[in-house]
Amino acid sequence: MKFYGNDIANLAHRRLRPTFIDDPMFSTFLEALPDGAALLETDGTIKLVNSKLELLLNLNKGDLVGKELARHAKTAGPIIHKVSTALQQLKRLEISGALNSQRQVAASLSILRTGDGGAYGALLVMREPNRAARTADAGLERFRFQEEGGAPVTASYAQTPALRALSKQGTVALERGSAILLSGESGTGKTELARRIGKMNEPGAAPFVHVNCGMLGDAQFDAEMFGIEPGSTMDASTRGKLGYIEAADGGTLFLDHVTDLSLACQMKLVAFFEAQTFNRVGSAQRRQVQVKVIAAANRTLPDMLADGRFREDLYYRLAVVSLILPPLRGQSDLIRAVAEAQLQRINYGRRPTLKLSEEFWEKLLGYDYPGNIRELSNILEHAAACADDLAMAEHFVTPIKPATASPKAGPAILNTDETPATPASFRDLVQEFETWVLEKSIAENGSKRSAAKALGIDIATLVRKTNRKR
Ligand SMILES: Nc1ncnc2c1ncn2[C@@H]1O[C@H](COP(=O)(O)OP(=O)(O)OP(=O)(O)O)[C@@H](O)[C@H]1O
Repeated sequence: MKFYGNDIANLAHRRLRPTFIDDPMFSTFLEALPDGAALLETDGTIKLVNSKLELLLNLNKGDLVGKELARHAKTAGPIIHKVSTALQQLKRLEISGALNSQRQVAASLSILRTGDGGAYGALLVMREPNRAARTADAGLERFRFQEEGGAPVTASYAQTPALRALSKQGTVALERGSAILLSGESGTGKTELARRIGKMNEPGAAPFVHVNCGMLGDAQFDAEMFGIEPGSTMDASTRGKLGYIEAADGGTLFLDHVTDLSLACQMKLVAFFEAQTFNRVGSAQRRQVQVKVIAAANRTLPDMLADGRFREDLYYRLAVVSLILPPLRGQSDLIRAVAEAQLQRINYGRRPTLKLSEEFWEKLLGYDYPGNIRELSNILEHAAACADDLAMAEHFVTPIKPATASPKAGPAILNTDETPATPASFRDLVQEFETWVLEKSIAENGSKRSAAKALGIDIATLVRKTNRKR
């Protein structure tokens, strides 16, 4: 009887099925949804699918449209099996669980019914409930934005009235949709502040995608930033690739070290900011996203603007609100606050707990911190490793900077790290180079005679040249 009942119901649904479901414009509506979505026939066939669902399932349109949803239960994960069972029974479903790609998703299946209650289809909506919060859970997380999200905001974050004011100004500006440019020396806390302003790790927070622009060469920029269309000729994996911009949709894109981008990449960002639309690599379709932007720049930015290495139009797009993080040197309230916060972190689980002596504090407050907060942290870590329960003056050790000059690999005159005291003549340069080649050859061959032979010169010439005054 059930079989009969369904048949009759299906006939009735076909008659009453609204026409918009077959209108090609309906796919534009699906594409505009903030989540992954698919329109399904009552028999389980996928009629339409949007690109966000393609990415979530790691399947492309060609694999999905016209096929039965149940067919993908094995590749996409058991959650899809549950959705298709509910569809068979024309039941509404709210479910959460993991896809085979390890993404945690929440899905809902709504049965579409006409006025008289007949079902004519179903809408499947799927989303990752809290991408940003998940980045803190290293055990679960294998989504490719784990690294870009980076570490969770530090629990030992020091606040001073000045830092609080910066944080408040940034939060308000971001909520209003203004782009924020954070600038300051390396280690002053730009990344940490961006994470706080972007509310990374707050429950239910929107995505916060951290892009290290220093790692983006011209060759990878498009694929990393805009993503790759699944199944396109540019897609080596056939599963496509989610770009940073799309991953940040509805949340914040943090462009760290933005000054490291080449002029060509800067131009592409300007084009994106103009319309907030982009094309995935291998796709002609323009996609729209809504992202808020925070960028971080180092102190070379003014020089780069002056000599044309940073585009002015990009600067004005990014620096709608400009916040400057101060260097640590000379700021005793900030040094104290950071040291206390870091000490609390160090002492967590440490026995005996570490205290700082008067002399140690004196040294901390008097130092000039070229590496800013990062260096202060390093100094305290060192003290914690060497001292027992009280850090004394001798435990205050600043990090040893690696030597900048490389060991001599060629004649001194060619070693660009060393600037000759007086400019050398061309003759001097040649002589120095000859001497270097001869000495190297003698060392390698064991004797002047063998060296002369190896170099194909007369022994008398070699002796004369090595004996000449330098
Ligand atoms: N207010 C703070 N309190 C405690 N620790 C902080 C604070 N701000 C930053 N830090 C710590 O200092 C270190 C450097 O901070 P951060 O990476 O944010 O600096 P940055 O300015 O982005 O550096 P860079 O320009 O080199 O990328 C990090 O370990 C961070 O956790």
